[in-house]
Amino acid sequence: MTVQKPVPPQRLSLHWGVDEDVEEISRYTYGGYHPIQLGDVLPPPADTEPSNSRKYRILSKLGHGSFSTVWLASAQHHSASGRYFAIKVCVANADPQRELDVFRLLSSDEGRHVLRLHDSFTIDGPNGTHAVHAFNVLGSFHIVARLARPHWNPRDLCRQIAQGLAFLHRHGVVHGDLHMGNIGVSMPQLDDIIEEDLIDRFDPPECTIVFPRQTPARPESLPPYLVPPTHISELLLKPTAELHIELLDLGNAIIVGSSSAPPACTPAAVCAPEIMFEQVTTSVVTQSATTASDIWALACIMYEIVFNVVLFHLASHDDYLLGKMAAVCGKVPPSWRSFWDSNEHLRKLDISQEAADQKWQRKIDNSSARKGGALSREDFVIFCDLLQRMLKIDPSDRLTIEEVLAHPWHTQTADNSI
Ligand SMILES: Nc1ncnc2c1ncn2[C@@H]1O[C@H](COP(=O)(O)OP(=O)(O)OP(=O)(O)O)[C@@H](O)[C@H]1O
Repeated sequence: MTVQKPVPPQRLSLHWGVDEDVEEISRYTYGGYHPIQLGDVLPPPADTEPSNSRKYRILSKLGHGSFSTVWLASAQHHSASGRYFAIKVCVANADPQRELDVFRLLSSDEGRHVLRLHDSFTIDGPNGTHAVHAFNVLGSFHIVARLARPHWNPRDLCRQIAQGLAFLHRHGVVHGDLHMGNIGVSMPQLDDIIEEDLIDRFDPPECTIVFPRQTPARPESLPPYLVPPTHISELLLKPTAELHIELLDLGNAIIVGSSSAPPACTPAAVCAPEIMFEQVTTSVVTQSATTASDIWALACIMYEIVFNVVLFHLASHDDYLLGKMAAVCGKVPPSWRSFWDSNEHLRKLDISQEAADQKWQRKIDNSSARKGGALSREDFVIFCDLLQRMLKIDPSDRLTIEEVLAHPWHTQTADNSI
């Protein structure tokens, strides 16, 4: 989501401390989050047009982002009990149109690996008018990674994520915020559970009571309590089950060629070097994410899935990370040269294709020496060949997503399901 104008933070602190997993209370202000309580029905009856009978009852919290809170809700208007949606309630000063425009471009496709938008409407509240989107509910890939890693097929997971990205790029959409947190796992089994049974499976949430130390200027802006997320994937996904991956959070997605594309905001650990360089050298980012920056992020994610470690550790937007990127790619781009030579840390680094190749070779040797892994030495050789073609410091040299999918890593029959 894009913020149209900054929200002046309402300085508030609460008695009894706040759970780290919940949203910032000061964002419940005019233009910010909409206060929601468990059991609320959206849209509220007063906002519902007579012709429209949709009703989503909020059952638990799924998460929050900078621009929304996301809730598990049951659709009361469906004839069968147990039809669930992830209800994303956007901050009031977000621009909902871009995300909707993106979803409009994505034609339906049964086997697709991208989240689906099922419904969309607006609600009015004390903090303004909020766009509300109803998506299919996804489990967290992070949590599934913890539970299911010993059982999964890394090649298949990489392929599904790449197919999700290919679907977007084919429709002229750049994801723009691809990272592990924006990868979800389908949960078709959810709809087989009736509402009462589902709620019985959750522990009662340990909500933070909203009792401000100061009298708030607009008490009606605040919810009575903050709800921590319920990790439904932990409850419902069987570690041994086959995983169907879907990419989520198209709030930062960009339609290729759009004149109103916002600046890129990818987290440092998966941020492409051209964007990182601008951030480090000017402290701002003006350029937008591109299909090539999505490919860089995809390579970082695939690396983490296959090797079970992140490619760029403790990554933050700094010159140190630029050095690591150049080392992985074996090249300093000419446009970085004057900055590079004037930087004491960077100019001492040994950057060459030979040094980079040696590092990749060591990675292959160490990984294939580990006993009991799912992949053979040959698999690692092929995988690292693919990564090296995706992790090019010059964005125009990176493989396209169709080339990624056509690489032997993806086209070889996966006989390594474990
Ligand atoms: N379809 C879904 N199913 C389950 N949980 C979801 C779903 N969509 C979002 N979530 C949860 O809500 C969180 C916030 O969602 P999302 O990232 O879309 O919000 P955002 O406000 O656009 O955030 P960001 O700050 O990343 O731009 C996610 O990290 C995830 O935990």
